Amino acid sequence: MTHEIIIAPSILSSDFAKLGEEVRAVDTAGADWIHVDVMDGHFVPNITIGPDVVKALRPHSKKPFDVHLMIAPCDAYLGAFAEAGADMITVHAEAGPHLDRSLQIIKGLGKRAGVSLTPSTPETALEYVLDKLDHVLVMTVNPGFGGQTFIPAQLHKIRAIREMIGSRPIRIEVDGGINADTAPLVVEAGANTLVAGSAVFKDREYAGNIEAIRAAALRARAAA
Ligand SMILES: O=C(CO)[C@@H](O)[C@H](O)COP(=O)(O)O
Ligand SMILES: [Fe+2]
Repeated sequence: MTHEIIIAPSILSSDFAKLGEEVRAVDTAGADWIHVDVMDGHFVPNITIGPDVVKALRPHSKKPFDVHLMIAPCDAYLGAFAEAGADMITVHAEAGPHLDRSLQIIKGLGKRAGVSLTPSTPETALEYVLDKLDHVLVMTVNPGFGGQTFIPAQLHKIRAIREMIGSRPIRIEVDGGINADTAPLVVEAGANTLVAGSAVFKDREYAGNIEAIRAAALRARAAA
């Protein structure tokens, strides 16, 4: 179903000293998916977690694990993340060298496949792989860190992607600077899956924070 609004808290903004507890907390607080940011210090200027951590977190929630790979090259690691418990695996169009092959591998592993676009990459990068996509992840900040400011120019790209995918059951996910103020903007543009890190983990009110983003998104969708 592509109609519902999905909220995916990014555990990048959680307390890494108690990751299992944090995953359980956002699960209980109403997260639909758990967004896991994997960074290699090469494709992006930060290093986070690998498949062993995903595997260790897997027993802490039954919610889908949405694994966002900010690594290049990625193909050699797709099997390890699938085995560790990823449900969705997203690779970057810019990570190269063979996006179509990466998507074929993900689908071959029986996982839902997505492509992410950094802010400077046009939507045309998706044109010849649409048939292999379960979701597109539009970065609304430059990848690498949580807590950055939303880039409004990406709204145009979201609209273009909405137009491009037509009736295909491909979700449009947005990631970066999403909160109760920016959620309505991206939903109005056509997004239906919202990643939020700092806006969820900013204080201990995870349920209230998730609900605020969801309510703002649903209001925008109802008004659209
Ligand atoms: O992929 C990334 C960053 O590269 C994201 O998933 C961030 O973790 C989102 O954090 P906020 O911008 O919501 O604080
Ligand atoms: Fe992410």
